[in-house]
Amino acid sequence: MAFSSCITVNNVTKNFGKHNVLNDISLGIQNAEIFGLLGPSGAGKTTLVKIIAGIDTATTGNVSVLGTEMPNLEIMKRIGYMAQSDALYEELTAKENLEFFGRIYGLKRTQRRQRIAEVMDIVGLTEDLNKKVNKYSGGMKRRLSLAAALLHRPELLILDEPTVGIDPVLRKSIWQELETLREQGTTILVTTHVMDEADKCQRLAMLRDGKLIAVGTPSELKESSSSTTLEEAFLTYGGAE
Ligand SMILES: Nc1ncnc2c1ncn2[C@@H]1O[C@H](COP(=O)(O)OP(=O)(O)OP(=O)(O)O)[C@@H](O)[C@H]1O
Repeated sequence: MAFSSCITVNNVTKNFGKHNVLNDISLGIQNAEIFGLLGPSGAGKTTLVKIIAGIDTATTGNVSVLGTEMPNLEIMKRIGYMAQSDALYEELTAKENLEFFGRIYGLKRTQRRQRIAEVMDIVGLTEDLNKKVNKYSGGMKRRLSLAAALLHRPELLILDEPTVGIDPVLRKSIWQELETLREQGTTILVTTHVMDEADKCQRLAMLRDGKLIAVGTPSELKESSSSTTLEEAFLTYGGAE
C-alpha cells in the first residue's frame, strides 16, 4: 500500500524525571515536504526530532517513520540525521570521516568515492577534503556534518539547526540543495530559528513549552496570528501571552 505520510507522531509525551518536555504531541509529515519545527530555546524541538530519528524514545505515545514504528534499525539506515552538536572525529580528515560513515551505511568503495566528492561539493568543502577536522572552523564542521547526513541518499533527512554558523551565501546554496532533494522525493524535517529559512518550508509547526501550538503553511501561520511576517507570527505564538 502506498502511503503519503512519511512521519506520524501520535500523542507523544516525554518526561525527564519529573520534568515534562513534550506534552501530547500529534503530527503528520508528508512525503517530499520540507517541514520546519520552530520554537523558543528549550521548547523541546531537539527532543522531538531525536524521538522521530529513533535515537530517543517517548515516555508515552509512539512515532512511525516510513510506515514502521520507531525505533527501528532498518528504518534508521534510511534516515540522514544531523544532530545539533557535530558528531565528527576531530583527529581524522574530512575524507576519513566520510569514509567511516559511508562504510557504516554499507556503501561500496566506488560508491563511497563518488558520493564523498558529490556531498563535499554540495557543502562547498571540496578544497578541504584532506584537512583534519580539528583544523575546521565551527561552520565548516556544520557543513561536514550535513555532508555526512546526505552521504547515503536518505529518504528522510532530519536536520537539527543545520545552518548555525554558516554564512548567508552558503546558507542560500544549501537551501537550494534541500529544495532539489525535495523535488527528487526526499522528505526533510528541519529545526530552525532563522525566519527566512522557515519561510522556505512547505509547512511549519510551532512548539512552546513542549506543546504544539500551531501547524500550517507559512502563509496560514501568518494569517492565523494576524501577522505580516513569520517573525511576528513566531513572537505571537512563541512568546507573547
Ligand atoms: N537528557 C536530558 N535530561 C534532562 N533534561 C533534558 C535532557 N534533554 C533535554 N532536556 C530538557 O528538555 C527541554 C527541551 O530541550 P530541547 O533540547 O529539546 O529544546 P530545544 O527546543 O531543542 O532548544 P534549543 O532551541 O535551545 O536547541 C530543556 O528544558 C532541556 O533542559
